Amino acid sequence: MIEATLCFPLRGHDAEIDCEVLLIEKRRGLGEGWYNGPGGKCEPGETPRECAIRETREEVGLEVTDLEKAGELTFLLDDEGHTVCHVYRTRSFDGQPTSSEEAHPEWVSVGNVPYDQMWADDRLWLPGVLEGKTVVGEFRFEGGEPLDEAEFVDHDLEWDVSL
Ligand SMILES: Nc1[nH]c(=O)nc2c1ncn2[C@H]1C[C@H](O)[C@@H](COP(=O)(O)OP(=O)(O)OP(=O)(O)O)O1
Repeated sequence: MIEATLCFPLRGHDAEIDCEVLLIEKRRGLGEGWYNGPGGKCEPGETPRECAIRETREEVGLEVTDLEKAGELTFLLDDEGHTVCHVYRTRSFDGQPTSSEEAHPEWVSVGNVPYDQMWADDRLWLPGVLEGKTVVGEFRFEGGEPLDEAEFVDHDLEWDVSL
C-alpha cells in the first residue's frame, strides 16, 4: 500500500469566519487540477511526519513545525488497499507560500473550501479536520487505476479517535 501524507497549515483565529487554510492547486500527479493540502508519497526510511514537512517545503516553500496528527485515511481501489494517507494540521510555519512546478498555493477561508474541485471524499472528513477533530476513515473506490479517475462508492468514518 502506498503511504502518503497531507498537511493543512492554518492561520487566523479559531472562528470559522477568519480562519484560513493553505490549499494547493495540484499541477501534476494524482489529483492534478484539483485542490488539496500540500503532501505526497513517503520516501523509503522517512516517517509520515517527515514526509509531510518535506512535501510542504518542496511544493510551496513553507517550513512547517509542530504538526498535529488529525487523520488516518485508507483508500481502497476495487477492494484492495491502495493508499494510506496521514493527515496533519499545524498553526506553526515559517516563510511565504510560493508556487512550484507541482503546486500553486492559495489561502482559503475555512468556510469557503472548494469541495466541488477536490477529491470526492474530502467534503466528508476535511471540515471536521479543519475544526480540530481527529478522524479515521476508509474510502472505497471502484473502476481501476488511476485512483483519481475511479468512482468513489462508499466510506466509514470514526471521529475523535486518538492517533
Ligand atoms: N482520495 C484522496 N483524497 C485526498 O484528499 N487526497 C488523496 C486521495 N488519494 C490520494 N491523495 C493524496 C495524498 C497525497 O498527498 C497525494 C499523492 O499524490 P502523488 O502520487 O501525486 O504524490 P506525490 O505528490 O508525492 O507525487 P510524486 O512527487 O510523483 O511522488 O494524493
